[in-house]
Amino acid sequence: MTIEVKNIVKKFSAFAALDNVDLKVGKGELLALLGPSGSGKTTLLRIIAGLDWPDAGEVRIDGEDALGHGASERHVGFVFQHYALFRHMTVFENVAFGLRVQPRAVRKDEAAIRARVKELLDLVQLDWLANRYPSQLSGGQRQRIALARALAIEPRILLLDEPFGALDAKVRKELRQWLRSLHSEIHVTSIFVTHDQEEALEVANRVVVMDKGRIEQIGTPGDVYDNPATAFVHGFIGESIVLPVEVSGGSVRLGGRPLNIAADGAASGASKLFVRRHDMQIGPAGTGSLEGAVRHVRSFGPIQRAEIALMGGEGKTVIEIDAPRDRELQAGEIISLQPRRYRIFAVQD
Ligand SMILES: Nc1ncnc2c1ncn2[C@@H]1O[C@H](COP(=O)(O)OP(=O)(O)OP(=O)(O)O)[C@@H](O)[C@H]1O
Repeated sequence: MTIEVKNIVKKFSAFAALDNVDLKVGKGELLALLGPSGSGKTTLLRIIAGLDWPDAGEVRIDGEDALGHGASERHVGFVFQHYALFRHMTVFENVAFGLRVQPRAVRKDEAAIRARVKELLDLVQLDWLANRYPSQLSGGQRQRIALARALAIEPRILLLDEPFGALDAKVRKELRQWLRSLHSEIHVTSIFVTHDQEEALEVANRVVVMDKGRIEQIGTPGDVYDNPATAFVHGFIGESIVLPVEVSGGSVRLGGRPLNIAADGAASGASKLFVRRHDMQIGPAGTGSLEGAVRHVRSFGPIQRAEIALMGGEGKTVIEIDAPRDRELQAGEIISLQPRRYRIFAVQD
């Protein structure tokens, strides 16, 4: 199924939670809605689900108007952050629930329901838990059962709202890989909401970055990481060093001192220079655009993370860089820094 969202506006009193949102989701995609708290992700998901209605705009599922239909008629499966399993039912009965309450005309007979539940429990690899109650499961197992339950009714679309949000970091990581391989098996058009960039980049085939009720960028994980369209996206995805610079006539200055980098078409005026921590090349003092004193170094695995106090005009600026460990940095050492890859964005008023 395809999903098309056109010019959606949703206001709560005067506040626009969604401000003219346009989005197309292709058949079988696994799309992430990524953004900080309050950016409008859940509101957009609820509107697609038919749990809430916009003030203006259209939602089309497979080309057909969806706004005239409620959630049950849209054949959508949901999984939320907080486990919504029925506590008094076994895992088996939880998964069977949606099948048992279907209208008589389409309801399967008992043997077919049992076969379908078994198939779903196999799919989420938890058939051995069929007779347990939700209180006897781990958080990760509950979310997998919640997913099996959502899939029982063969939804046209699967919507997941922070499905792993309440789980610890290790389990989250395992479930990400699990969700990706499950999706490649079932191919249901799916949208999941997350505020965790790593999760979005690792799981989704496309990422929609939202801020303040607007879409800032839509792209593959590679696109949004390597070619962020806005300062917000650069700052939100990956870890960036951000320095206030002045662009004039193609040259870039930091605190009055010229940096040996091209303005790359940036307009003249107050701007911000964004450099990823690992894209700051280090060298001996006097060889790069910037100079700084190493204040603190922590080494882990293949990298060393160093805190550097920049020297010159912006005397008090401290940045953190990630450097390979081919040359160990020492606290107190003066080094030079040169951005290898960078982006310049004008400061918005
Ligand atoms: N029922 C409501 N009444 C008033 N304001 C609301 C309502 N629902 C959401 N909002 C506001 O709309 C904005 C977007 O909320 P939404 O839940 O969509 O954000 P989100 O990106 O999903 O955030 P989070 O990651 O914290 O869940 C927020 O500022 C929120 O306070």
